[in-house]
Amino acid sequence: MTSIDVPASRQRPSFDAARAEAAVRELLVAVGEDPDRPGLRDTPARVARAYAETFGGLVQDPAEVLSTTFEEDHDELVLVKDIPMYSTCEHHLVPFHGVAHIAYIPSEDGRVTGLSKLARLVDVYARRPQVQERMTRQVADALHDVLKPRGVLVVVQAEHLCMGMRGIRKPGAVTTTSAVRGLFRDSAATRAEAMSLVLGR
Ligand SMILES: Nc1nc2c(ncn2[C@@H]2O[C@H](COP(=O)(O)OP(=O)(O)OP(=O)(O)O)[C@@H](O)[C@H]2O)c(=O)[nH]1
Ligand SMILES: [Zn+2]
Repeated sequence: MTSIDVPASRQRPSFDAARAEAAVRELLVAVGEDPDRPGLRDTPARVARAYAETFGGLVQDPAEVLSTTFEEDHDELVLVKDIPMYSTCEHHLVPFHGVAHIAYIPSEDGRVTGLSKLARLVDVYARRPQVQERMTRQVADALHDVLKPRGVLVVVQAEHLCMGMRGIRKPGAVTTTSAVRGLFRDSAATRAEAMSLVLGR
């Protein structure tokens, strides 16, 4: 059994812009605003378009993103660091953002995927209502299941605006999450070596 999500496009219809627009209008009324005043008149449609982008990962298939691979005969570490990511905390629907780092050791056949595909994979999962821990695991599981690498390590470092702009109000606090699969999970030495490359400046 694969731990990759069933492609969202097979689970639910595509983004419902009219419904999103109506909901934003309703929210504006709920907070005491007049959605018909000139400054807000186009806001529901604008927010609906922005949401289609912000939550676009719900209708994307992570396996498709990783379908470009190359015969490279490379059986050692590949590491892409500091991939900028913007996601949305599913508890408060405000952003959390930071960087993702992805390391993997290709499968025995030495096939690698395109470097940009790793960043695209982060976007597929970031563009959903998320919690950081789940997003981190999902990226690792997708890589593990599709590329069948010998090892995968994913680290995400992010600041949650729900902890900064409201609530506990601790801007600048950074949360680090990691997910390791295969060799990186089995060997403490391999994991420590990769982790020092990931977190070292
Ligand atoms: N583990 C985890 N927690 C998160 C993430 N994003 C937001 N949270 C937390 O989700 C929790 C929601 O707590 P609740 O008590 O239900 O909501 P709340 O009353 O708005 O909580 P406060 O943020 O403390 O004001 C908060 O502690 C958030 O900091 C995440 O990605 N991972
Ligand atoms: Zn939150």
